[in-house]
Amino acid sequence: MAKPISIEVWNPSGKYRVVSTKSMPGTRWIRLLADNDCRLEICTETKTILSVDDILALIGDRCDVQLTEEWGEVLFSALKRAGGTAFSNMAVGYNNVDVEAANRNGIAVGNTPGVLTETTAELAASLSLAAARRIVEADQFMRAGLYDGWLPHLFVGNLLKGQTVGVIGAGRIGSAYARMMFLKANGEQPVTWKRAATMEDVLREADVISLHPVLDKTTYHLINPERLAIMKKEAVLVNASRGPVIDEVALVEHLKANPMFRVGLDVFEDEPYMKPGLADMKNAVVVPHIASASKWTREGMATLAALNVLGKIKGYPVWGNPNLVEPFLKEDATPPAACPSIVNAKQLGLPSSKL
Ligand SMILES: O=C(O)C(=O)CO
Repeated sequence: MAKPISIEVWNPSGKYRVVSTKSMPGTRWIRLLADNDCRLEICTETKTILSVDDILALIGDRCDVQLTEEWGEVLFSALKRAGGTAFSNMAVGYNNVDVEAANRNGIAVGNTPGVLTETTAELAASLSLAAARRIVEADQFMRAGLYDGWLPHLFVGNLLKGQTVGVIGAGRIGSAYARMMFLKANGEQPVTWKRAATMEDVLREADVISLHPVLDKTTYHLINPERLAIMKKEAVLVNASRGPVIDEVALVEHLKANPMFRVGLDVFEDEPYMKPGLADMKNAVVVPHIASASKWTREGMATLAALNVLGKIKGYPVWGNPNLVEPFLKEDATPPAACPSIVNAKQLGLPSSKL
């Protein structure tokens, strides 16, 4: 028997039991659930990652929906036994979810696209600039009291103007990143772009490369020793997608062998850990998976996750275009009567909204 987990309860007499395995930003998502007859239980445990047993304890024996964490057959079948019908990730990526297992158990799986595109692209652009211009190294140098005057060689980095930017995975976020990096001043030559024939062409030609693919079997270790070897020795590689897209052990070796090669990483192969040696590399800028961390985006993600599960409880159809989620995010308006984004809607035969 799993041990009890500490929770905070909103609207205790609500008819539907909704469990959130994390506290999420903002209060609108709480209001929306509480005002719609949901009893909301938010896990208040201080540990960041809950175990399967912790989540089983949270589900209990009667639960209508669930909102976050790593999910497979054990949890989806437990949710089903408790009468649950929906789960929502508070993320656009759902590589942590076994959707086949959800399908087998008839559980709708929500995600939160549309609200984090620009925010994530901005972080990828920030990492590109920070890595190219050695911002973190220079900051550490200042704080260590080592600056004793301007020097011609001090923290010389890469000039990005006029260089080639490569985007691998030009979906929503990759395209937004490209737009940001291609900004140019009035009156300058137009920026040109092309679709490369192969990924190897991008890796060979680009000075800055940003990775934006989804993680699946085909993109696991997409950046491996062979591909690192064909990149320019002074290239900047950025990853704000998923850690296992890069073979991180190989990356550490490559960083050691090529001090002018730089990386900006928001995600790691064994998150929350870094592979041995990475933390010591001065040519790596590392941040803790914060690409979507702007207030507007994180509150919007919480709202979309809550509305995914609320919509399923209410029997609403699934929103027609999960990229156009603004109507759900208007602070003082009633959101549309739809689930913003259910990734397995088709497999479960859920109706689509005509709105
Ligand atoms: O939404 C996602 O997929 C995330 O990684 C959260 O930033």
